[in-house]
Amino acid sequence: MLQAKVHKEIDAFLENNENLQYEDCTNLPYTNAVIHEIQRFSNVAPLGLPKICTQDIKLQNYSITKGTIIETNLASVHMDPKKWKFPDSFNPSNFLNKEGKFQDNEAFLPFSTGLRICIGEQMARTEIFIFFTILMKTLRFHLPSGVTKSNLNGRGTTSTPHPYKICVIPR
Ligand code: HEM
Repeated sequence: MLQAKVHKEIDAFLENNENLQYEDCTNLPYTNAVIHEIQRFSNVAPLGLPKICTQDIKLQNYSITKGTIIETNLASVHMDPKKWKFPDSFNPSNFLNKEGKFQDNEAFLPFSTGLRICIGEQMARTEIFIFFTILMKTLRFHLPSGVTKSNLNGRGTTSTPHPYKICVIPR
């Protein structure tokens, strides 16, 4: 089971390393892959931020006129079957090679790319890694009895989750 694998990896690494740092993500390849897969699959900012074209331009075969509002469909890149082994399902193997080592992917763009890339990327990556790893170290998560799945579709510009209940148990 996915959570058991994360617990095992984190327990083994943190046994002798109490001070977790962002750089430790290289020592926790499975946990790192799960975090990346959460960001790929959940698409927190599916359309990035809108831009306005400041002059008439031709981009590949498209003519874009000044004043056009442009939205970057980041979620479509995250579901591109040409770029991912398992585009439509949650699977950390999207970020693991055959040896189980972490493998990045150029199509992983939750923070967008280019000149207006998210300015908080490094802070967000660090916080997500530290928070997630400590939460998994200390807690176990499961759906309430009788519930087999929850609504994973997000709502709004930042994919806010639908309300759901979850059991959180100290380990
Ligand atoms: C999971 C966390 C986060 C995600 C997925 C995320 C994602 C994004 C995305 C997709 C954009 C649009 C980039 C574009 O227009 O192409 C953006 C912009 C931005 N983000 Fe984030 N972000 C996150 C956390 C943060 C944090 C923690 C901060 C600040 C501490 C931050 C500050 C900003 C700012 C200021 C912009 C506008 C940048 C600009 O227009 O030049 N973000 N973010």
